[in-house]
Amino acid sequence: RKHMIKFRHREIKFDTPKVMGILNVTPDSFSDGGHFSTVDTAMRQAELMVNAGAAFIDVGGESTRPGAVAVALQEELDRVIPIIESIGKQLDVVVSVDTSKAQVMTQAVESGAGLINDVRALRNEGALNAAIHAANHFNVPSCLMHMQGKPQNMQYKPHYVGVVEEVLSFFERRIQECTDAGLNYQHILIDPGFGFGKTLDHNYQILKNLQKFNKFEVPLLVGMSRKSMIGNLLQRDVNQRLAGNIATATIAALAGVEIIRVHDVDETMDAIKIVNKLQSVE
Ligand SMILES: Nc1nc2[nH]c(SCC(=O)O)nc2c(=O)[nH]1
Repeated sequence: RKHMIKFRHREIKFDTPKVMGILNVTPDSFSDGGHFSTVDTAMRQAELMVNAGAAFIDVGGESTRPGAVAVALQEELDRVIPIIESIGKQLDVVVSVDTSKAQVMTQAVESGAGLINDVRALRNEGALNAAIHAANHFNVPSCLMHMQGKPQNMQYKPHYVGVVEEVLSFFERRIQECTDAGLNYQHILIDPGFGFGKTLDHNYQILKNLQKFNKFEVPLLVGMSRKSMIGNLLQRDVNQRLAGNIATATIAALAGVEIIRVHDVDETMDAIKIVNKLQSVE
């Protein structure tokens, strides 16, 4: 397992799971959606998460929730670039850009992003080349996430013969394709993509078998916070899922996951401290 990986000029030691704070910059996440309030509000939220212990801040301008509509390139750039620049200038944290568009990756990295987080595993036109350029020129790694189908249809009828085996073999293939194209192994992270083309049981089968992803010897990133795998099971609204968020984050920490992507940074840090203590005693 990669215990040390460089994100641009920052070296992150994975001696303990790190927290990635989610910064939602889609317009419906702000009151007036105006530019000033967007960047200003986002910066305040980012600062809270960094102060609470987040080692990463994930900035995404395209909602990839089930049924989400596509966002135009310029719109996505307008949403994320000002915030990525602002965080890069003001906060000591690795800024991750959650995008599938090659041009957004390139501009985000030129604006200071230290990680490319692509829910489509660099399969869009030009994305793999953009990631290779970011890695070789700026030492910026990319996270490859598994998704079955597209946000518009992925939850219609997810079907696998064996979900864990199929996701594992997806990574076998995709990592090989990326390294063959020139992306170095030390610039790759992987993520099983909870909720992206999976039923409730598929998600828990993956959660139960997270250790199997260690075979790739690259850092593992997981995102379960506020998702339907928690909400549907507990019958809780999206803002009533804190207990479920913490339970799933704790399970991930116990499984040795390197990066846990969450909304509730402060509470997740407490859970990780408890797991760290547990793993430090005989
Ligand atoms: N790497 C990674 N990136 C993500 N971006 C989203 S957006 C949907 C939501 O947060 O509900 N989920 C994930 C995830 O699970 N992994």
